[in-house]
Amino acid sequence: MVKMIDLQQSRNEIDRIDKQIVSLFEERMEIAKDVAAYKIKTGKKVLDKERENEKLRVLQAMASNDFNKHGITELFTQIMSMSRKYQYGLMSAGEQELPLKEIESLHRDKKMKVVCFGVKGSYTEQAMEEYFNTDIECFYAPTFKEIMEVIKIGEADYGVLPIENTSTGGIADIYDLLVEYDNYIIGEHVVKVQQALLGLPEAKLEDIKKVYSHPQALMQCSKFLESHHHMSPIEWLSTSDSAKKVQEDQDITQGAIASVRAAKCYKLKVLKESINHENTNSTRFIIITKKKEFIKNANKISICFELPHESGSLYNMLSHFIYNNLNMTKIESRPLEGHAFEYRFFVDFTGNLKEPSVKNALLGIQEEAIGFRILGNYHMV
Ligand SMILES: C=C(O[C@@H]1C=C(C(=O)O)C=C[C@H]1O)C(=O)O
Repeated sequence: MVKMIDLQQSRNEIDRIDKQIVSLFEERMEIAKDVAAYKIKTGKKVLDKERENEKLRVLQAMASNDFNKHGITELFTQIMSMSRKYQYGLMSAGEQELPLKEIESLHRDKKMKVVCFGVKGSYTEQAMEEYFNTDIECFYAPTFKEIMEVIKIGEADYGVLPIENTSTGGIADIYDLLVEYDNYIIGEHVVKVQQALLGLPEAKLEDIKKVYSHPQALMQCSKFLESHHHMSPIEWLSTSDSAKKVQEDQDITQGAIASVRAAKCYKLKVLKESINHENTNSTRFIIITKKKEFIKNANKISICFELPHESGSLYNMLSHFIYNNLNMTKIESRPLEGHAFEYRFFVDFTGNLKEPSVKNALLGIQEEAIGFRILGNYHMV
């Protein structure tokens, strides 16, 4: 018969062992402090992957069975990760220069020059007007890349671009351009997208045979179009450009799906308002600048990084947010050029570059990821 061991007795034993583990953990961390001091002095990196791999190999070999070998690997991976985080904490505690400069507010000393994506009457134009809400000098550029270029060469102080839609998700090209150009996000703004059917002033709903719009807008209004059989949808460059086309062609059978703002801009009649079936449809826009700056009290940070193609690397990177109690609000990935099935990650999280927890997390990610970049620190909408 198996001898029954008293539960309390086993728990007492576990308590005794755990006490030793805690004491050994603390002793180990004290030594990590010395290691950090050495690294600060010599400029050596915190992460030493070779040393960690060697340690895992040796420790694993000490364990007597497969279950324990696996457990020891997991346990020491975590212990060494803690030891690194402790070292980052010690390193970031000192006074060091912030990656972006803090400013009180947007530079309003002179008339701001702003470049806006698309043509007049667009949702981007609406985002620009609502965000700046002041006297600005603006002009338009037809592609995302041109906006980036204009900012890069300093022809405008700020640029406005769409980055994400609630129905269709992130705009991939923008993420790639944020990496290609050394521009920074200084603000964001959300516009509720309400589509309307527009026609020439003398047109009636029954006259419309062809409906021009951006493919996304046609999709957002597909139920309306399905219930109006006499209308054929035709894909066009953008919603505002469709309105422009209807105005230019002067053909009573042509309609455009665009905003009421575009109707005013191109002197068209609103034949029907709110024809998109998803009522919460909104687009998020970013305001970019060449200056490495962030506005005081900014509370959202965007970063990007690449990861080594190995098990647990994303988990390891995200552990810096968890450890520092930072709230991650978004993650996107984009394929890495020339590296099949490897990715660059874009992460948004709440925080300000001056906060110790943010400094700590960013130091860790910067050291442990490849191609780390801060894309901006700005006010969350
Ligand atoms: C403590 C060190 O820093 C890091 C943490 C390690 C650990 O806790 O054992 C090992 C290597 C480094 O990635 C060190 O370099 O020895």
